[in-house]
Amino acid sequence: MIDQSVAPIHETLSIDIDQTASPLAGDQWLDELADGLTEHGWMTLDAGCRLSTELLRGLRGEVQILDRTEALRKAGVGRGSGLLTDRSVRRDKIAWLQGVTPVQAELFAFFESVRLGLNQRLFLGLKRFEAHYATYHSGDFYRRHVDSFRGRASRVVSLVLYLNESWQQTDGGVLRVYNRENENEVCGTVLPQEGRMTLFMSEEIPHEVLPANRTRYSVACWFRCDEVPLPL
Ligand SMILES: O=C(O)CCC(=O)C(=O)O
Ligand SMILES: [Fe+2]
Repeated sequence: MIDQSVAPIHETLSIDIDQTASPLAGDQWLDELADGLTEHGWMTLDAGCRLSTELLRGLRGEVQILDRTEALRKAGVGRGSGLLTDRSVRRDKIAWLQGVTPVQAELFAFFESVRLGLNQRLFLGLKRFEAHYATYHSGDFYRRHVDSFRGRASRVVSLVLYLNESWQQTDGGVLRVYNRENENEVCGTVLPQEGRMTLFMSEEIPHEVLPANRTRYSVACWFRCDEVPLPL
């Protein structure tokens, strides 16, 4: 089933795993996900039956509290001592998840099932994942980038899960995905609607977040090949 919230250019990339609309039994959605990543380098789908509405609302509640209490910090580009906060590149604010609250623990169990599922199907050797909440306030964006430098093989697969109720085109803030063969060709746009997920190969797929017109919440997760966390 084609989801209307995804631009039609690569319609076949969109699968819907909401049981009522298109039942994908058991692990079939992981098969589709692995196929999408192999064929196109990216895939967007609804978390539907995998993540409950209560969980999505619980996660949104957490990031809203973090936002209100100013517990989020400006996101940077790079890591450790190389971390730069450049407001011309990205303007979101983030907080790393530790997986300790009940909703984070449930989400981490889901991420772990994705990690194992992708390893079984694509032999990616994903060893761990890291995840942060992100908030884009009105006017915030993240210019076109890739999530990992080629050859570093640290961040291998990126996953973004959106937490926004009733997001409309006019709310802006769409994720624009570019063709891995031609970084000037847009191959999809994704509305950051509650429960929607986008996964892509971190080194291959250029993408950007267009300016949001209302506050936009998400969790970004990276599946990594290295064992040891670098300093945040
Ligand atoms: O929120 C999104 O849609 C993408 C965010 C992103 O590209 C990133 O955090 O690296
Ligand atoms: Fe990114």
